[in-house]
Amino acid sequence: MAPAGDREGYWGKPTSTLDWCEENYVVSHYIAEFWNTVSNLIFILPPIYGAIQSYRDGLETRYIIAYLCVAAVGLGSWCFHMTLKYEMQLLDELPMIYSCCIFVYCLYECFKYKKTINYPLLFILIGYSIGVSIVYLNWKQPVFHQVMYGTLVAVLVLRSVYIVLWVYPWLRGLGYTSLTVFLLGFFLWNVDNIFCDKLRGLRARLPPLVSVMTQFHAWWHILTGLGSYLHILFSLYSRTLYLKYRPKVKFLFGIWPVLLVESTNKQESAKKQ
Ligand SMILES: CCCCCCCC/C=C\CCCCCCCC(=O)N[C@@H](CO)[C@H](O)/C=C/CCCCCCCCCCCCC
Ligand SMILES: [Ca+2]
Ligand SMILES: [Zn+2]
Repeated sequence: MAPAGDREGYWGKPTSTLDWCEENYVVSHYIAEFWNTVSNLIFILPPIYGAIQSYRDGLETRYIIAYLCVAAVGLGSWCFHMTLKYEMQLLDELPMIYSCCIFVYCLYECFKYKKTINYPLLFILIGYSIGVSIVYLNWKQPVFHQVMYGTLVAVLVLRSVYIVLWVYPWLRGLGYTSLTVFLLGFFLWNVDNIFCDKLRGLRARLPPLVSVMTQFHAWWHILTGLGSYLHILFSLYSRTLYLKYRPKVKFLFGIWPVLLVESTNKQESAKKQ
């Protein structure tokens, strides 16, 4: 029987191996976990903007792919939380591994000459992605996926700390903000899982607008979406600084950070003159 608070809806019974704390089909008959679904917009819109901007600035393809992979996680996660179907869960969880591998490649290769490819690292990361996918398709244990994803995040954290301690100390603000926001999201992800019964009880007693604030899986999306975006900015800043593109962080509408670089096209034509 479904836990108290859940309803039945358009997509039928959940087949996913995980069903998060948000009560199913309460806000809409067509969306299983409404807040967990719409909060994915942060994984979709800013990275698409980032990919377009990076393309216009002539930045390296690996960063455009990194942005687009985060957008793919967001789309997969949207489908998963909307339907709670196992196939959609895979569209959410496997791209998390792939995008993190691309982040690792970008951050570990940011002090290399342009147009160089590190084949050994590439093979390790592709092997890791394929290995995790094969094991996870056969062994449907969410903890396995969480550990494999957490390992990649730890590898990123180590490299970020190295960069802000030893290479670009003035990037501390951006590096540590991205890390803190991400870890705060992880903390709330745990709160949502551990105190689910209490949170559900509390939500039943709170006015609707306040109870939405206790959807901590949705907060995890918002904070990891922001943390991942800031992490790409950090990685891109390190890279473009190394390539002497004079990066600058600007705030769109005074709040949303974006990276501006001296266009590579402009640099090419300056060189020719
Ligand atoms: C230095 C800053 C690091 C920032 C790293 C950013 C890496 C971003 C990579 C990919 C973007 C995806 C972001 C997460 C999407 C979440 C979608 C989601 O909610 N998926 C769930 C289903 O809806 C899925 O089942 C959730 C899995 C959660 C796994 C939690 C593991 C967290 C591990 C954190 C470990 C921190 C280690 C710190 C070590 C110092
Ligand atoms: Ca649920
Ligand atoms: Zn989620």
